[in-house]
Amino acid sequence: MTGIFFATPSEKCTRYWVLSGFSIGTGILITVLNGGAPRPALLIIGNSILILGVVLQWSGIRAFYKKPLGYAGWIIAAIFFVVYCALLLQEAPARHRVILLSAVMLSLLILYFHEIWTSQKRHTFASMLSLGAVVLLGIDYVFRFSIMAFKYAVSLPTTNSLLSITLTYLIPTAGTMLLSFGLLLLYFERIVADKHHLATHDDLTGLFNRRAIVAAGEREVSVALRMKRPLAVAFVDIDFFKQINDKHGHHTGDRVLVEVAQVLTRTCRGIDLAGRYGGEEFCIILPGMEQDDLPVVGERLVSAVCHHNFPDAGSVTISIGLATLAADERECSWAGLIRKADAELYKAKAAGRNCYSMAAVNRQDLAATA
Ligand SMILES: Nc1nc2c(ncn2[C@@H]2O[C@H](COP(=O)(O)OP(=O)(O)OP(=O)(O)O)[C@@H](O)[C@H]2O)c(=O)[nH]1
Repeated sequence: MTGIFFATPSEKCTRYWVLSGFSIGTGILITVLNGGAPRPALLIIGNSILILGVVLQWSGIRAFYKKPLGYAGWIIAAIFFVVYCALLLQEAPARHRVILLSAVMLSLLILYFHEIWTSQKRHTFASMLSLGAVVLLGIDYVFRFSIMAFKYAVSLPTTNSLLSITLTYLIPTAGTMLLSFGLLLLYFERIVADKHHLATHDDLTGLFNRRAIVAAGEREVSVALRMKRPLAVAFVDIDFFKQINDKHGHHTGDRVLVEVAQVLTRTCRGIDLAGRYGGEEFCIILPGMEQDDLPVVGERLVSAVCHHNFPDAGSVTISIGLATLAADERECSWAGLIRKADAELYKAKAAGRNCYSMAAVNRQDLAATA
């Protein structure tokens, strides 16, 4: 897993995971090489590096979900280190050390579980696989903890009983492999989601890009026709945007675009779809919007931008062209609808800007442009 994550080291989580793999491997190596008559110093170092590796993996999971570094894992690791040293200094039996290790691992696995469970908006196969693996490992450590606490030596790593081999080697190996596989799938899921977002969203404003808003518009028109539902579209253009660029520079122009996009999104309803159509043009699809409600929407959008305070550019206004598809329309196309809205936008510009203009959709016009 470490090797694959290392292949894409640009994200913070991959660095944690690489370090985690390295630490867990080193910790296990030191512990194994320390062998039958272990030296306390090497035991402390080996087990502490192992726990450090598990904490780093947890930090990797946090970084994966873009959360700041949490301290819980490091506190658990520090407690482990201190208690483990104390146990060795007291020459406590191996049983106590295994109990401590199991308790610490269980606490860390609970942190893993909490992170994966609360960070996923929607659970996918990958997240369920990771959670399943964490639960499997958790159950294993509960068993080890309980058996060691009540029945001496049954599940020591050195014991050859079937139970010991299962609890100490088989379940942890299977659980770790499943967890690695689950995290890897989660990672790929996110790469695909990021790529999809890049392909469908405008870099600057974060709204849908032209291709995506056209695709969404075509789909919404088909749904509206099939379900006999009304639909409206708002074609928005920032007034005298060239002057804003010329007077304040392109950087300020870009900021104005971002802020206008935010104001439009805030002013629309949750089901409306907003996209950047071109340079300083935006398009908003308004599903279910009746012709009679359009003036309210037009007025609200114009006034929201007009009253917004743009720190660097002063006052900014927009003009809007609105067009509707009535609920009883039979034939219509997105191209026809947007053409109508565009024509209305020119009327709004001609009427002095900072206003909206609207038209009912004429069925013949639309059929002709389909
Ligand atoms: N800063 C910035 N400017 C852009 C971007 N895309 C297009 N523009 C500029 O937007 C300006 C559009 O100007 P015009 O089409 O003349 O329109 P306008 O000045 O808004 O005039 P009206 O639409 O008639 O009110 C041009 O100067 C483009 O260079 C962008 O992504 N960032």
